[in-house]
Amino acid sequence: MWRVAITIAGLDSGGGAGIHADIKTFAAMGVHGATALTCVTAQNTYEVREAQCLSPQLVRAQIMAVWDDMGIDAGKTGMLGTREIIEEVASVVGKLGFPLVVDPVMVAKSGAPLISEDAVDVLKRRLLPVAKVVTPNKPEAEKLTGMKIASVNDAEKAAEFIHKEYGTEIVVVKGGHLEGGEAIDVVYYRGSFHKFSTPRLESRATHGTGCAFSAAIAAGLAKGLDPLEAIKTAKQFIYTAIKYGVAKGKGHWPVNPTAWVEIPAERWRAYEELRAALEAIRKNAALFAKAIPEVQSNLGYVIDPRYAVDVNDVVAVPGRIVNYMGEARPSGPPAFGASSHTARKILALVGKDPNARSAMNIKYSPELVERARALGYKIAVVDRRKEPEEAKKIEGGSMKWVVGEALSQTGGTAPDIIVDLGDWGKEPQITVVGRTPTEVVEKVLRLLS
Ligand SMILES: Nc1ncnc2c1ncn2[C@@H]1O[C@H](COP(=O)(O)OP(=O)(O)O)[C@@H](O)[C@H]1O
Ligand SMILES: Cc1ncc(COP(=O)(O)OP(=O)(O)O)c(N)n1
Repeated sequence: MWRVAITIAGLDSGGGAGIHADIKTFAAMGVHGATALTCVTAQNTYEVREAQCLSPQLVRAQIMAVWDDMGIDAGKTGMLGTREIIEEVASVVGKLGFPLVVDPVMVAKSGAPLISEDAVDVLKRRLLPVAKVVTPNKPEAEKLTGMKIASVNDAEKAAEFIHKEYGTEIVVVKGGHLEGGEAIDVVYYRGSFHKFSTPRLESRATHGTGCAFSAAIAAGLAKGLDPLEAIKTAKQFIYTAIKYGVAKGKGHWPVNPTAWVEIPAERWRAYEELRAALEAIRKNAALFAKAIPEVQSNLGYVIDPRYAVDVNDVVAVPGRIVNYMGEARPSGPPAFGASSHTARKILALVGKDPNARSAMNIKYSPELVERARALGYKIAVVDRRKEPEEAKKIEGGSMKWVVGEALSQTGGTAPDIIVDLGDWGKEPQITVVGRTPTEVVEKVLRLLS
């Protein structure tokens, strides 16, 4: 069943925070996202240049238009701008009664105020009593309580105070602005404290964290999750959104809420593409068998380089592709992290050329190199005997050296084949490179035909 979540928040023209972050989060969490826009900001990752708020009546009209048509399963507030808008939102939510998550946005990461001074009191006295959850960060919790927060213990005291003073059922004091190796969020719920923690990421992508986090909780509530379950999932969600943030802008980069669904989708796509390419090898098994070297072949494919971190993000064939009685055969179905050698080669390639996402090693022969030349393939030839000792000593260093050498011959973009002439105890080989495994297999087929 489709659930509807509404964000009552401001617009960040840079798309990092506000309603953009919220709607991306709702979509990634599988709920239908509706919007009641409060204010428009001319904003980027390092400053807010201008801001103008809509009339409270127009904010109410947006909420009512959604309510009268689809209903609202849960909502969240972000930038509310003025005391009049806060009063209107408190009044309408109080009447409709859907569960509301209040992110008490006061100041943007870039330092600009997002709420007028006189509005904070209205937020405390009018909005917090009708909210189910409130998610202050450290400075916001300090402003709401008048306490100084420097530890998890202080955060617990602040959370309990906010519940008792303003009546919000669940208080989440976020730990993004606290110190320590873990980002710990403290929750006060039904007289008990709960802690939700992830490793603290050294990341520039923290613009929109509060928005996406509160939207993720609202999405969970809209789906009918228990509140603690919704907060737990939101915590994992925001960790992924920060880890795979949008590397854009001169200031605090935007978080990436769609990483939550894009990464699993990317992995599935890569798996399916490799499976299809292995099918093409099976169909031409006798031909491919001629190209299997002593060390056997592997064919790998890395997920979208924006999301690739290590060999576990490269799908390949466990046990490699072998020559079994004159037929090329994958030893098993594709798996992530199944190859070390091929995966490291692909990671080195994609680090230099984002299009070079797939590679397969085949047997070296001067005839195959000649054939590649005749086909007009871009060729790089690497003499492993020239590899410096330092490169050999570093983990993954050899592969980076080979790829660096190869791409220096082809103007920085990947060649179609890298001819590795081998070294003492190292079999010479050809690596066929392409954008996809299907393209690599087609290139190998042309070479062998
Ligand atoms: N560097 C980080 N690493 C991991 N989690 C973080 C980091 N920064 C913030 N978080 C998490 O992101 C969420 C938003 O927190 P916070 O940044 O404090 O809010 P705000 O954006 O309102 O300032 C919280 O769950 C917090 O623990
Ligand atoms: C329009 C708008 N709304 C909210 C914010 C604050 O977003 P937040 O998630 O707290 O992230 P930072 O901006 O603090 O990094 C905003 N900047 N703009």
